[in-house]
Amino acid sequence: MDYDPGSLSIDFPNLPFSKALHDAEEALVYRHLVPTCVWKFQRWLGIGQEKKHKEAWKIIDDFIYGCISKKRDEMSKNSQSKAYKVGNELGADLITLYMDEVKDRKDTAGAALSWFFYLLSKNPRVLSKIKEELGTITWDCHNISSRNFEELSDELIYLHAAIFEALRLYPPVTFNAKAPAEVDTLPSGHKVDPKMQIIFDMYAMGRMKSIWEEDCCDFKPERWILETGKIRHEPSYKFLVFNSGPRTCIGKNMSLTIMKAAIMTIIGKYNIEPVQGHPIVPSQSIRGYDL
Ligand code: HEM
Repeated sequence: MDYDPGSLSIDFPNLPFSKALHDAEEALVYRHLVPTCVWKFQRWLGIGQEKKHKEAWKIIDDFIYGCISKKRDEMSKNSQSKAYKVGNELGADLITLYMDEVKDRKDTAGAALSWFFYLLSKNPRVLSKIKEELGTITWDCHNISSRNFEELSDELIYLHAAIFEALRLYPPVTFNAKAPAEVDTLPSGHKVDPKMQIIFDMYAMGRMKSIWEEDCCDFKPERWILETGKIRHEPSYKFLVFNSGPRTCIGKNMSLTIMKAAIMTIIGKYNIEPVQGHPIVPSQSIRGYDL
């Protein structure tokens, strides 16, 4: 948003916008859990989760409108509005991209990174293997533009495998729903029709022995590496984290590049430890994390 709310300050300030995002997501998940008439009735009465949703929505709108006005002012002051085009230093923020009508970017890579570092803190063996791999390539963690991260992908097999493994256990999009275009029969024999919503749960699928073998709950990047040392390609309908078919995530490669750049930079400079005693549990949210 080209705006720093200071959420990483040492005293973890209470940010209304951040809380509102969380509340709105919780209310949206709730709509999937109860019959439609229940949440619609709650909305009509202005009670329960729907009340929370309405209040949160207002806070989010006010915040975003503030950011848009600020950005519009900056843009109009800048006589060369072309300077705000995507990729330009001045316009390299999400709000400009949205205002440029490039939509559908999400906070997914951030959620994935949070869980990735959490898993590393619990699995020092994996952390040291990543560090070992990083030691085999030439790059400068104080100057991330020193290497082309896309090119680096072929050299960083273990890091790539560790990211996929974290995404398997903690998918940023935890569940999804689709409706058939017409009456059909699934391979399982279930009859489906366009009025139905078929919900598939990537979080659960990542932890199913029938899909990922007995050790499915272990964080084991090795499962993604073939004996030849290359990455094992799993079918997208098995690893649904980026969806499958024509609506597959178009940001998949970009997000992997972003994550690699962030991980390499952070690991190169810092030791990450979880705060002792801090409860870390997934929450019912669209982003699927609550650290
Ligand atoms: C770890 C990071 C990410 C994950 C797990 C992820 C996951 C997904 C999933 C599951 C969908 C399908 C949604 C649906 O159809 O129901 C999707 C769609 C999409 N993603 Fe991502 N995404 C990630 C990062 C990104 C990034 C960084 C971008 C933008 C640069 C992006 C852009 C999009 C777009 C535009 C679509 C819509 C594609 C379409 O419907 O044709 N994603 N993503």
